[in-house]
Amino acid sequence: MFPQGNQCYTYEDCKATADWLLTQTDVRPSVGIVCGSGLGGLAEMLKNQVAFNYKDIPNFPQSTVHGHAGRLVFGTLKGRSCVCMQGRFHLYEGYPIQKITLPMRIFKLLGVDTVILTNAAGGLNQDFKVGDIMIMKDHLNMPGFAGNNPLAGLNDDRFGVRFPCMSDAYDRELQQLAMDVGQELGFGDFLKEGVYCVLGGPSFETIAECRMLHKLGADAVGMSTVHEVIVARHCGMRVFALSLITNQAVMDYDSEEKANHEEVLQTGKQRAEQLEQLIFTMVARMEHNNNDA
Ligand SMILES: O=P(O)(O)O[C@@H]1C[C@H](O)[C@@H](CO)O1
Ligand SMILES: Nc1nc2[nH]cnc2c(=O)[nH]1
Repeated sequence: MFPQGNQCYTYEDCKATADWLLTQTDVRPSVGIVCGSGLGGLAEMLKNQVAFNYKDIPNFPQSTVHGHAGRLVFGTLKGRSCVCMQGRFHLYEGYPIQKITLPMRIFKLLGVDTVILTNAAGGLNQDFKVGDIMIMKDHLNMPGFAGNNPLAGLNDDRFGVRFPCMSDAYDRELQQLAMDVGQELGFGDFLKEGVYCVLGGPSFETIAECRMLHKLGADAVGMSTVHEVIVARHCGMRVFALSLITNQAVMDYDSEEKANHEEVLQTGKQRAEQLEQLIFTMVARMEHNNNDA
């Protein structure tokens, strides 16, 4: 029932995990949250928590990255039932792409209709500063260009259609809500919007790569989120995503800057409170989703 290795998970496998979780908690979440590197504090906002270590959940991969605790936390936020991944999975951890995106299908089967994803990213847009929060309006899927797409393989229509549209991947109403809430909270100076580009990692980019990605239209570069977005949209969940610009991508051969994970985690700590406030307020104001992809 719970296959190992790089086999795809069937609908029944995902259902078995979701059903197992539903027997362990009374929380019936409508919002699913994914915490990026160093942003796990988001999970601490939930009231009446019921938490599971990933190692105790059938089928779940394990977090192997510093800054990703590896806990699935259920609870309520402003009275709304939520489930929060305190730690996500990345291609560079060696997991097959279907495995790192498995939690999205489990979210769907738990009853989640809206997914909020966060990530740490390097800023390519020269107007961005470290500490800016970028609302994702679109993405560039580099692993996808090379054929590594989480939907490759047999399609199960119970999740979604064979060829899902991605031009509407990022919900426009939620982007507007984030802008409005951000302005009200006084975050206007550091709230931006832009295009996120995913690469496989774990090495950070060369100068030539950063220059190329910027020319291609990316405002920020990272190693996650896009695969989750594709699977979440495939199964009809509404998606909102934020990048915290944790470091400036190095674009200049004279620069002494060097990207490093410690700076990523440090910036996460410094901006965590505002990021949490933004999401907290958004969740409180969200309308329920009635949008099936
Ligand atoms: O999970 P996210 O995308 O926030 O993590 C980013 C990408 C790498 O895992 C790590 C690099 O510092 O942060
Ligand atoms: N690929 C990539 N991922 C990141 N995550 C946080 N910062 C960066 C970065 O500069 N590049």
